[in-house]
Formats: sequence, structure tokens, C-alpha cells
Amino acid sequence: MNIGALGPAGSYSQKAVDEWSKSRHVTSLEIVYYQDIQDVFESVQDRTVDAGIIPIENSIEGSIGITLDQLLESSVVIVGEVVVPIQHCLLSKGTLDDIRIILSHPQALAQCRQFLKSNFPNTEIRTTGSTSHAAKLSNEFAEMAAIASRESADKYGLEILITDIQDKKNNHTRFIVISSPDLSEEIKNITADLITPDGPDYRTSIIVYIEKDSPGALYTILGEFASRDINLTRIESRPSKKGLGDYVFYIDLNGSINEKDIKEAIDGVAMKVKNIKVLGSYPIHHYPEQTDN
Ligand SMILES: O=C(O)C(=O)C[C@]1(C(=O)O)C=C[C@@H](O)C=C1
Repeated sequence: MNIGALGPAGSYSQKAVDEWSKSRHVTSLEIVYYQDIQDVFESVQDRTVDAGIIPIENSIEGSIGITLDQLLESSVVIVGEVVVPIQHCLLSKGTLDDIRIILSHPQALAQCRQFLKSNFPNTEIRTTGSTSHAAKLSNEFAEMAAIASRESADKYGLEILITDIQDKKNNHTRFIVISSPDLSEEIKNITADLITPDGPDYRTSIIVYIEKDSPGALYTILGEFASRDINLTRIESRPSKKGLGDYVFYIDLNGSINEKDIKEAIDGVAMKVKNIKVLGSYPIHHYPEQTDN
């Protein structure tokens, strides 16, 4: 089985693949690296790869817009999730005094905003396609530093100058595993317990589009879940791109579409909205939460 992820090697997306394959007991998994998230979606959709793993939200910076947009536009389904602790390091071939340019993925830069403002207020900041790409580029010049993972330092021959530089110690990114709807046999096996799921250990993700200016629409949608005691774990609006003030809503809830009350709630929502897309039901990844900061 192969899986697409943001590369090159050493990215947090690679960590997510490693974590997910460990948790699902997948022994032989080949990672195919891509330069951006849209390429991962396209390769999953045209079945160049069996599955893909992509970041969807971070505990400091919130949602990854391109992932939400692609979930709406593409035909992929969600078959899994994994939450990865993100501990950024400042890496370089040179010393702290040598640094003239700091490189990283925009998400990582945003997660280290205060650190950069306090410690490098006048240093040039450049964005890269991933944190590991930043580490790879930094290997060429001592005046460059990358914000990336500890593993990237080893991989690209850099020194770790400072650790844990994200603005909150407790920093996690949630990744989703996507596949084409006609799942390959291998993925069906890996996610076999999706077929007879029950209990709150599953999450279901949906997207709903409510027509603009329909008073109370969101309230009645949420009522379908509240009246059945269904716990929503996330609700997020995103521009529909049709015009200002027009939104789609991304909703995650506890439970699987194979459960009667979840199915009924979703059918109830479908009758009240212009459009609904069920992205999938998949096992929740429980991870140790921290209470620092
Ligand atoms: O650049 C990487 O290493 C990635 O895997 C991407 C990404 C992201 O887009 O959120 C993943 C986790 C971290 O939040 C920072 C960057």
C-alpha cells in the first residue's frame, strides 16, 4: 500500500503517517511525497496513491484552509485521523549569530509568531512548501535557519539551536487520512472496523451548505443533533466563495453514520439544507492531552 503526504522526508506529515500506520498495524507502507496539499488530494482522487494524509487543524493556528476547500471540491472520503504533537525547533548549520533568514511552512511560522517577534524582529522570514523543505534548503547556507522538527535536523545535517519554540508548549496538529470512495481492498482491510462501527469512538464529518439569509437554519440543523444527544466536536464556517456573507459549515460529531440516531440526524439535516456532503465515519484518535501553557 502507498500513501501520499507532504514532503520531503522529515515533515510532520511523515510523522503523521508513521503514527497512523503504527496505530492501524500497517506493516508495509510506502510514502509518496508531494510538494503541496492539493497534489496529495489529486493523487488520491486519480488513484495514483491508495490514500493520503493531510493536516486539517492545529491547536494554535486553527484550520488549514486548503484542506477544507479540497474536502468540499474533491470526491475523496475521510477514512482515518491522527493527532501529532508539534514541537518546533530552530535548526541551522550556523550559529544563532549567523542567522539572516528564517524559513518555514506558513503554518509553522504562524505557530511561532511570538517567538519570532521577540527573538528575531528584524530577520527576513521566507515561506516554504513544508518544514522539511525549509530544513533541506537551510543545509546550503549557514546564514539560513529553518523552523522544523527535531527529526529534520538529523535528516538534513543541521544543529538544533533552540527547541520547543512554538508559542504554546501544548501544540497538536490533527491530520486526516483520505481515500477515493471506491476504497482499495487494502484500505478496506485496514479500516475494517468502520464497517461495523458502534459507540462514541467514531467521528463523522459532514459539510453543509445553507442558503444565505435563511433565518434560524443553523439553529434547526444543530437541533437535529442536540435532540438526539449527539455530541458535536467541531463546527467551522468557511466562505462558499460565491460572495461575502455566504458560508459552508464543516461539522464533526461523535458517532458513526452506521448508527441509527446519527443516520436519522443526518437525514434530518439533509431535508433542511441546500446541500450536504458526508465525508465519512472513522475511528477517533485518542491522544494524551496536556494542561501546560
Ligand atoms: O510542513 C510540514 O512538516 C507539514 O507536514 C505541514 C504542517 C501543516 O501544514 O500544518 C503540519 C504540521 C504543522 O502544523 C506544521 C506544518
